[in-house]
Amino acid sequence: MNIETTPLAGLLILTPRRFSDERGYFSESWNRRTLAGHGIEAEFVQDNHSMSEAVGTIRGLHAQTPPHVQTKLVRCGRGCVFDVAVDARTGSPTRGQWFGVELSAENGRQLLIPGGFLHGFVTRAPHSELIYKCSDFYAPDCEASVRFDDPDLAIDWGLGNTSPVLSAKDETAGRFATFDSGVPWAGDVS
Ligand SMILES: Cc1cn([C@H]2C[C@H](O)[C@@H](COP(=O)(O)OP(=O)(O)O[C@H]3O[C@@H](C)C(=O)[C@@H](O)[C@H]3O)O2)c(=O)[nH]c1=O
Repeated sequence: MNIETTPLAGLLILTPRRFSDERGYFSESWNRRTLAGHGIEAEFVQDNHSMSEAVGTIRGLHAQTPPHVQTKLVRCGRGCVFDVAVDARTGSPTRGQWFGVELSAENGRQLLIPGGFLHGFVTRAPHSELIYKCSDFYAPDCEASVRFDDPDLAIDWGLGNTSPVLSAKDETAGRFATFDSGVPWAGDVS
């Protein structure tokens, strides 16, 4: 397991080891003991799986607020996405900053997104599938979304002038400036 830090404390890129042979490869995509050995103690309770047909589909930016904040461990099982996390922790020195990384079936990378971050992604291949573990259950009353194109965040989704495919909910999402994640900054944990 290779673990890389990012400029946003607590946001980590994990790359599990792959054992390749003539058949293909084998990989432990999640192992609680291995992660605990690296100080990652999230207790996951739900796995999600989405498929987006078109290239240029954006899902996000989403988070759940207290008492159902979610840590997410995100990977791409098919195709390729550019995955983005925005620090929305109250009092964080990097609040409002975003970080993005390409996750693909080929590169096997995973993004560990702590509670208090917004999450979203854009697909870079057709029929891309995102698979992710969550540390709390789906709680519609605690769902929050922020515009993917909020000028205060200025996320470069790599779309150029192409309009993304969005859900109706994401079309009408609010601004980052008025979003309260309800998660306080807990100090430099990386
Ligand atoms: C997120 C979620 C949705 N649903 C249902 C509600 C709805 O009818 C349908 C589609 O939901 P959405 O449009 O919210 O799906 P989607 O836009 O893919 O939402 C996801 O986006 C990414 C970026 C995340 O980080 C996730 O936490 C989640 O918010 O699935 C569940 O049953 N359980 C869940 O955990």
